Amino acid sequence: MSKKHPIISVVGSSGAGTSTVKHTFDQIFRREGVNAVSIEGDAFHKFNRKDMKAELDRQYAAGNTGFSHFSYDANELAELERVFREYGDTGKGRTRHYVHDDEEAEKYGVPPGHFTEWAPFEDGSDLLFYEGLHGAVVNDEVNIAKYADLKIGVVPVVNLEWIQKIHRDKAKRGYTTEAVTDVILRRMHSYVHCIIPQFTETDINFQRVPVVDTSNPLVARWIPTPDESLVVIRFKNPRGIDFSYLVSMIDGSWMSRANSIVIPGGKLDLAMQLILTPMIERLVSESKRA
Ligand SMILES: Nc1ncnc2c1ncn2[C@@H]1O[C@H](COP(=O)(O)OP(=O)(O)O)[C@@H](O)[C@H]1O
Ligand SMILES: O=C(COP(=O)(O)O)[C@H](O)[C@H](O)COP(=O)(O)O
Repeated sequence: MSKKHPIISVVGSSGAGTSTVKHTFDQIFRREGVNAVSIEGDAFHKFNRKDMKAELDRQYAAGNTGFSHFSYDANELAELERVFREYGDTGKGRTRHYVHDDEEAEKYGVPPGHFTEWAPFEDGSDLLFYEGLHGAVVNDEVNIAKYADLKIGVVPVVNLEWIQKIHRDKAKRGYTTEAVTDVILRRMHSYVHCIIPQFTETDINFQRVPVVDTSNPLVARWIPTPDESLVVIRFKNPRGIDFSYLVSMIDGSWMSRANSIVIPGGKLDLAMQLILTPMIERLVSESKRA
């Protein structure tokens, strides 16, 4: 936790929607005049695509079939923790980009499957924004969660997460359904052991739930739309959350538990703005006073 240089960490599996949620944060930052430095979790992968393949072969040959991009040891988590700590202390840090596809290759000038060089953050930012796989990890080696001031989980129910991943990876990254299915299967062990535990650390979880049949996610022809879904929003600590205000502002919403509200999927952007804007304002104003 850092009062002076706050950190927001948005955590979700591959295909969960963390990049999509970043657009909502960017809108809030722009509207509120907040100068945020953004980093992506993929920047902290340990291997480029070719070396990851070689490492996977090595790990499998050694009998470690649980190894994947989700695993702690496939990522530079000590470096991520160090960057969070350094930013919290000084407002400085560094990041790079992992290039997934041709569009990103064009943008960053590095071929798909490679990293750009590390580069320092611009000085004078108001906060650090992280989105990715490991922004709330707590294990024997690192405690990334403790450095983040606001932690958000983006966690669709798993069939929907798979549909979102399959469609995104086919449309943008050139993979086949079979290849993505294979990746989902290979990552299951580390999904359970490295990804899921983070959602008990997060302050707010946004869980999209489809209200259309997704019983065979591998053949779904399109991603259920916002209007074909509900979103469960769960607050770890509901104290101070004005639920009656939220329910009155978000048409069609209701409370399902003392710490949870359910909203129509189409209202996700509005709900995020209503919930997150005052939290971000508070982080920034407290940092300016610190
Ligand atoms: N709330 C949503 N409603 C509809 N589609 C969504 C939603 N969130 C994400 N998606 C879609 O799911 C896919 C994966 O989302 P993305 O943000 O790229 O995931 P991540 O960055 O977590 O891997 C994208 O095609 C995106 O458009
Ligand atoms: O799992 C993720 C998370 O990213 P995202 O949330 O963007 O999916 C990896 O970055 C890619 O899958 C890399 O694998 P490759 O480059 O070999 O496909």
